Amino acid sequence: MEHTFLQSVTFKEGTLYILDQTKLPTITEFLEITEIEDAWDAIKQLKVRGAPAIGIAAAYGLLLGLKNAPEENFDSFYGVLKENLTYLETSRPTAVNLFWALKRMDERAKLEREKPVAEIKAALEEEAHLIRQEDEEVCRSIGEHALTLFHDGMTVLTHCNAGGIATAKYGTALAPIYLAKEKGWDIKVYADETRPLLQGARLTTWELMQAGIDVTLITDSMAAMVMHKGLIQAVIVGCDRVAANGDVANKIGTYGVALLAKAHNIPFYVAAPTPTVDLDTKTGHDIPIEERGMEEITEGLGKQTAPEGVKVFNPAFDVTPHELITAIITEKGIIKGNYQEELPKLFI
Ligand SMILES: CSC[C@@H](O)[C@@H](O)C(=O)COP(=O)(O)O
Repeated sequence: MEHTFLQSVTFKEGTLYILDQTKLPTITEFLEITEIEDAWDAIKQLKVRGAPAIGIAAAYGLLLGLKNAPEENFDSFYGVLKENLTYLETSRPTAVNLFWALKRMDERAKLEREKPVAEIKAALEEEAHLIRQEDEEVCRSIGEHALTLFHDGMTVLTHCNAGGIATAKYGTALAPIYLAKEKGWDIKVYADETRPLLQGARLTTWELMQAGIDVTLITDSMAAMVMHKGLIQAVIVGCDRVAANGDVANKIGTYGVALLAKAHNIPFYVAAPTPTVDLDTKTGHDIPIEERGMEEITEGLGKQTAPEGVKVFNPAFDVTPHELITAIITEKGIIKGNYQEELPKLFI
């Protein structure tokens, strides 16, 4: 039986509803957002997070910025659209889905340019809903492909949260776990807590427990030990951007997990919808890595855990080189190595 997923990002009658992921796991609260600035803030503050969900929220956020846009002619309307689009692009730099979704909205506006502005606005709302709807289908398809690499009774490790709430539905890395459950398979999950913002501890465990999936929480520093003990048969993670050579940016700590998997001869899989694949970014070195405030590390657990004035480095993502990736699982199929040649075929 299919699990009932909470929808983390929806839009109805001019209001953007966002499940506030900063309040989980203790409070399940939906924000009702009607202004583009609040949509920007929700993305920046990780109230909505996870690459696909960020893209969806940005597309809906753009609609909010257009509600009072001039309707006399296309050019003045389009000027406001461009301003809002550029503004939303500044919310977070790493997940390419944000830029992809906004580009898609931009292209739809240009396509409809001969129509009255009221109709263009309606078309843009349709486009944002399409982005959301397609993500649901894409995630299910990633899950189906990933499941061919899994078997009943196995235990997998994941990092961060690439689950249902990070997407329209199912998640990317967690999609096969949900589909396995539908099939009646027994797949166990170890979830890294994922310092500093604890997406694994707060979100992945919460999601999987709600679906009745066997999940065990570990701190990031325990991953080596559980692998060494032979408890893990595969690692699967999501990602924020795949470069043309197959290097992948994902939540800080992912690179370390990939190195550990290699050392223990455990396959390391990356689940990536094609909107996360960015052929314009040549290698991992070219992926912009977000740096966040030092308080996430010094006071992240609600109390001061480091001396006042300490120097802090807080990159939110790292890059896993393609050599460490056993396969990239997309909605169009599984790519095993030779990424430079295989990734462009996704777009044919
Ligand atoms: C399907 S979500 C994939 C990635 O976006 C996810 O693994 C991740 O790193 C999220 O980081 P976050 O900073 O929580 O937005």
